[in-house]
Parts: sequence; structure tokens; C-alpha cells
Amino acid sequence: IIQLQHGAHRLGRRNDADMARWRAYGLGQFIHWGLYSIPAGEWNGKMYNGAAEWIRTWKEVSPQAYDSLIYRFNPTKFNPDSWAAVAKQMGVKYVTITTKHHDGFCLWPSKFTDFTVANSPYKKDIIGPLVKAYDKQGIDVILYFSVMDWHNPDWRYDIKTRDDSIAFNRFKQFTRNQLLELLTQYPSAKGLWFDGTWDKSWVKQAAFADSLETEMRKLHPGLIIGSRFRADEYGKRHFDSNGNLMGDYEQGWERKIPEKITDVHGNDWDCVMTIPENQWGYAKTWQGHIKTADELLEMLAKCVSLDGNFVLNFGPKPDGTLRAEELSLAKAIGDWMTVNKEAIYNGEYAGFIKQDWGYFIKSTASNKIYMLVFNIPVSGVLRVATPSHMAIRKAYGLDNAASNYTSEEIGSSTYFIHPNQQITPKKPFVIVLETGEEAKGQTGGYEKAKT
Ligand SMILES: COc1ccc([C@@H]2N[C@@H](C)[C@@H](O)[C@H]2O)cc1
Repeated sequence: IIQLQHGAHRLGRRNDADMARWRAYGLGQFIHWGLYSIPAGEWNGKMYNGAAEWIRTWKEVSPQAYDSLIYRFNPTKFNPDSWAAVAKQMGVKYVTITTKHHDGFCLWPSKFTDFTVANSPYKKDIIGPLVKAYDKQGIDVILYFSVMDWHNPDWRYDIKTRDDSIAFNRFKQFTRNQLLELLTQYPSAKGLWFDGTWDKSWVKQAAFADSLETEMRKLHPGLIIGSRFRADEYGKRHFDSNGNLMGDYEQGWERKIPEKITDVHGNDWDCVMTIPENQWGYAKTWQGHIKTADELLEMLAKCVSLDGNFVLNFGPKPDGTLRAEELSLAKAIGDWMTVNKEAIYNGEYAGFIKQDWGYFIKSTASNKIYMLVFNIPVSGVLRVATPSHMAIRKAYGLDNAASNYTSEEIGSSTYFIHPNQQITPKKPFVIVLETGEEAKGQTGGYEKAKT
């Protein structure tokens, strides 16, 4: 064990009500919106092949020219209620919204910089109305904040000289001021989603970041902060020098999903996912594969089955409207969630052996076990291996209880689930298992071979 002042301050999961609420979300929405949405991956008629929200770093783009985009930020069709309604129909329980991305442009009228909406043609606060609109729909809000700030002249990638450290000390105060400002202006936010914290300059601020995290938690009891905010005094990030998770949930699953339960080390976590391969801000043309609703539903099921939340990204257009591809995916996901949401909300790892046909999710609300079926075997029969001494009492379809199933015990704690009629579904579907304790002593006489 290494003595740490600024490592993890808690072992294991948070067990308070605020975190239990976060753990139960299942499905979330990410929103990336800002000046980068205007060029949308194109500059002087050339397409930037990186992520659209990173276009300021492209050698073809002068930072000053990029920063002048502030004078073009005027989302005349922005209607937060319409975004929140789309999210509601989609079935998301929380939304993570960019307050300030790496480019430093603030979607709220921060007092600590001029590089905000207040000095754009739009003039008005964006964050406040968004928080209000989502709160009205009963969707919780998490505020995304990038520590790295390309616009702020005091930002440094590393601290090499005395001048660097004088500038970066100003930058640290600026960061603290903005974070306290966000928590004060938008007190209904449930948490902060930090990004832009990997550079040496910030990694060297273990003590400062640790005390700032403590100060924010004091200002906002119950605040949820992930593992990407700070490093320990040896520069370790996400997991401290003793291998313990820092923050309240693991934030390492960006555009990737854990394979098995041991990959998540008993921690809470979220997976943040783009619809194209790698675009967070609005990009005029999406290159490569665009994920289908069925792919996204399978990602959602997989995340919840492994104790995580699945957060799907939307990149609104510069005029404030959502693009057609995102609206149609939100609709398709929402239609599926309308029927199957009880298998997703309050979902947790069920402890069943993973099967090829899909995912098991246990409900903390009903204690029911849900089978989320994506791949029907040629046999048409679905194998289930329950944790030992757990028997299956009943199996029925969530879409309609009439579509019932017969469970046949084929071995110790092993069953075949037989559909009572030919299943030819067009969409992933859910079977509910009601289970119970196996009768004492009734071992079913399955003798293990001696080998
Ligand atoms: C390759 O390094 C990065 C760094 C930051 C990101 C940002 N994190 C995502 C949540 C988006 O905000 C993306 O711009 C992506 C890739």
C-alpha cells in the first residue's frame, strides 16, 4: 500500500441516494454543441478528417479565425423544450451537456471570460434554458466541463518555466471560479463530467484538484464527479497508485464497452458513445459506419448488463436544430424503450453466465431477471444457466405476457427456454424470468463425472 494524500478517498461504490439514482439511469444523452458546430468539420471548402469539435487544432485553421466564430454563433432555431422532448421520447434519464469544450467557448455568460454566448449575436444563456427544459421533463442534468482551454492564454500543456507556473496558477483560479460559478448558477445539476485533464500541466496539480473536488462536493452535497477529473500525487489517473478508482464512477469507457464483468472492477461507470465512428460536435458529412438503432440498443443492453450507463451523443446543428439521422435514431430507440424500459431502468449485473443470444439484466426494483435477446439460435431455444440453487418459475415476453415460454430443466441450474410459438421478431425483445430458490435437497440428480 502506498501512502497517498490525493488518491481515492473512498473504497468501493458510493452508497448514498444520489448515486443510487445515477446508477439506476441506464440510458443517457450527451450533447456536444458550440462554435465547432458552425464549421462542422469543413474549413475553406476542405473537409477536416478529425473529430469536428477539434477543428481548431487543424493546421489549416488559424486559432484567431476559429475564435472569430463567436461572431457567428446565433442559433435562431434553438428551442430547448424540443430537445428535451426528443430526449423524453427516447427514454433517457439524464443528459450531459457541454458547458465549455476544449475551445474555451462558454455556453453560459461566465463572468470570468469574454469568450461566452453573452458576446455572441445570440447574447442569451444557453445552459440555463437547457437545464430548465430537461428538469421539466424529469431528466437529470450533468454538466460537461473541459479543463483544457485552448482560448485562455494562461493554459499550458506542461509547466516548464517560472512564467509557465505563474500563468498556470492564474489558469487554476480561473478554472475554480468557473466551476463554482456553474454550481452556483445551475444548482439542479446532479454532477460534472470532466474532460481535457490528461496533459502534464493538470496532472501535476494533484493537491489543487483534490481540494477543488472537495470544495465542489461541499458546495453541492451529493455532487457526482467521475474518475477523469484529477490525478494522484504520482500522476496516476482514473485509478490511483494503489489501483483504487478516484471519483464516483469510472470514466474510461469512451467509444468502447467492457466485455465482461471483471473489466469493471465492481465500480460504477458510464460509456459515452458517438453515432458515427468519432464525431461529437455536428459534422456536415459523417464518414464511415453510422450505427443502427439495433446496434445502439445492443450497446445499451450490454452496458446495463455490466452495471454501467450508456450515454449516446447528439451534435446539434449551428441553427439549434437536431439532424435527421439523430432524430430518427432517437425515435427508434424511444419506441423500443416504450415497450422494454423496465428491463433497462434500475438494471444491474444479474450474475448469470453470459449466453450467445444476448444479455441478462437484474432489476433492483422488481428483482425480476430480464433476458434481452438479440441473436436467436438456429434451434430457436434459449439456454439459461442460473446462479446455483436458483430455479426458474416462470418465463414470459415483456412485449406481451401472452407470448409465453416454457422452461425446461436440462441440467443442474441449467434450463432451455422454449418459445411456445415460432418467434420471428423484427426487433430485439425481452423475456422476463421469475425465479425462486430450488427446493432443498432436490438436486435433480445431476452427477458430475469423475475425471
Ligand atoms: C484523442 O483524444 C481525445 C480527447 C478528447 C476527446 C473528447 N472527449 C469526448 C467526450 C469529446 O468531447 C471529445 O472531443 C476525444 C478524444
